[in-house]
Amino acid sequence: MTQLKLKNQVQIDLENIQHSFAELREVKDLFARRNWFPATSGNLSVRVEVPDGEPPLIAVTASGKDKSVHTAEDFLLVDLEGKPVLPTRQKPSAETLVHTTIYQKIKQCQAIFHIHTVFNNLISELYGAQQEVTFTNQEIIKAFNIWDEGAAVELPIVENYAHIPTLAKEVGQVLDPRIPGVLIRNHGIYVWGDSVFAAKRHLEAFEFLFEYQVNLFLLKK
Ligand SMILES: CSC[C@@H](O)[C@@H](O)C(=O)COP(=O)(O)O
Ligand SMILES: [Zn+2]
Repeated sequence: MTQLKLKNQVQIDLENIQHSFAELREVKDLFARRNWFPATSGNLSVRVEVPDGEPPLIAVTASGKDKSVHTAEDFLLVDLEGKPVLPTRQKPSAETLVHTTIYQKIKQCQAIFHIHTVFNNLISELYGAQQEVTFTNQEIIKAFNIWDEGAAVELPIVENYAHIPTLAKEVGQVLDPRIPGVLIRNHGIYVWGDSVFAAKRHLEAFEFLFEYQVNLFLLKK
């Protein structure tokens, strides 16, 4: 089995890294087909399996790429401070600190996806001054593993900041382990899950709810 030595001397199985990059590539391709990465927006990350007791390792998309095309430099490895752990000329996502904040605060988090869509931006605009948007009476809420009759999902909304440490801090302050997402006003959504599959399911459920709510608003006008 081939091993790779990181800057901190920890040895990682190359296979684990390849597995994480393959997971990211699959999600990236799927979301690109859905037009979920307009104008280079969006970023993705997953936790890489590391030997017991070693520091966490994250595979993340490189910054500023056209996420609808493949290159050999689409992904890289960072530590929980968002620093590359191998010598590289790639730059991790500009929003890596948002990812690492979520991984630090939600221990079971295995994957984080961020996309900008017209519907997620419209929802944050529609709920103008509010710090959350609540969804109820929708079967799809079960996608969040909430099975109660009449369940409500309160999705936090934070303001957008160009200064990423501030944005990451704001996101970190509203994280709720029961609600796997945070909406950033007129920017996009961050979602996570305890697997790639769960994070994808959560994102699809949120985007369904956003589209429904915007259309309902228009119908009632
Ligand atoms: C169109 S730029 C959008 C970026 O500013 C940012 O919000 C984003 O989602 C992508 O940044 P990236 O550095 O490529 O991960
Ligand atoms: Zn963004």
